[in-house]
Amino acid sequence: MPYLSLQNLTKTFHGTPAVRELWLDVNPGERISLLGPSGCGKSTTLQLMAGILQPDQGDIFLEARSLRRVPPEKRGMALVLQKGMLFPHLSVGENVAFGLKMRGVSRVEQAERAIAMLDQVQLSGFENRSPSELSGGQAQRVAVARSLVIQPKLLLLDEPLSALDASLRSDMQELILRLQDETGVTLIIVTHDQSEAIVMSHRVALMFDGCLRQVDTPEALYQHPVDETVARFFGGVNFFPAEAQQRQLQLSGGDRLSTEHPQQGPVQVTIRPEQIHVMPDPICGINLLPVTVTQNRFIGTQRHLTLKTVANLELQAWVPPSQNFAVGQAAIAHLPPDALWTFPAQAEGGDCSEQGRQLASTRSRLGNGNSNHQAPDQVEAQSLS
Ligand SMILES: Nc1ncnc2c1ncn2[C@@H]1O[C@H](COP(=O)(O)OP(=O)(O)OP(=O)(O)O)[C@@H](O)[C@H]1O
Repeated sequence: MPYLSLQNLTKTFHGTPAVRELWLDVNPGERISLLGPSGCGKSTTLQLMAGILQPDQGDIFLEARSLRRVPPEKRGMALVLQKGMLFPHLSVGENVAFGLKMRGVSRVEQAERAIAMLDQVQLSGFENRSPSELSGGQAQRVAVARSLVIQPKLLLLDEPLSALDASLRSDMQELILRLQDETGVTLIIVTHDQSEAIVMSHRVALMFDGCLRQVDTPEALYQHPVDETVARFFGGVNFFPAEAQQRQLQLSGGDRLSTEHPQQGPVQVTIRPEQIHVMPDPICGINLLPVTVTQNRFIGTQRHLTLKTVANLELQAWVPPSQNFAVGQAAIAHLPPDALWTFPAQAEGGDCSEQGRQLASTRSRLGNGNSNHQAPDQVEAQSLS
């Protein structure tokens, strides 16, 4: 059995399902993001894991043990929210040591471990400060230190960085990754930010309307989305219909393209804008479309070109800034066959239960995860914040 297994979880509020028939297996030491638009059920899923909410249906297993009757403080999990919510009446050091105190750890050991943990989050010397004397980023680092000091079996982060500015956010991402690497803790992070999910995760669990739509590595989600919704959420901008006959794609305007991803029947085709090559002069080869440049936007690291084919198909191509084209200029667009990804036109959506078991078996491509991690057997509890 996997380290953590969510099996057929369903949670309904006032008759409206927030999480529907959700299956997910997680390996020890794995980092998984729950990603999706606002209201899709990410936080509800995390709260079901933490035991703050009870599922209407389904169960959660941690190390093969059902959590159905295990209260939050006995689950061995730590939860960090968007705002760390430190105890205002305790010093920084006392906040970090709080979970240890609850476990009856001696005062000397509490102080030693809290100071060592503060050092790990680069806050040495802050132990006597009050939480009111911390910046937002420092407060989040204390919240992370407070959750890790108890050596949880599972660290649950609910949008922990969304209140921070961009550069602080990136520093905190690096810090969390380093701490996760050092401790081997299994990490579930809720985010609605695609780039954060990519940076932070071994696998991303993408949710829409309470259902898991695709669980995969960031690379696979980026290159091989299961449907148009996933592709669009992952920044896809080029979509067009075609009739597929294995590796041949017949476009509605008459153009034909080759793909390395065979399909049959009506399909949606997508290609990432950075994978389209644009050349000023005609060349010989396959998958070449004559186009006109209708827009050229310089954005510093790239040029965003809008192209129109003879059959009026509009494509976005991101090219190096040195490749300058005049608006109205004729050019050739090359769409490499391996970059043309297709999905059946009718595959959009689908129902949760149909996809659930299939997704649950999409195990991590990491094998058994971080085998160095020894889940601490004394850790009983903590749902902090
Ligand atoms: N305690 C509650 N009572 C009633 N409805 C709730 C409750 N908690 C969540 N919901 C509803 O359940 C759905 C899922 O909410 P949830 O907070 O899990 O979404 P989310 O994906 O985390 O969203 P966000 O990114 O905006 O935080 C939403 O429609 C929300 O309004």
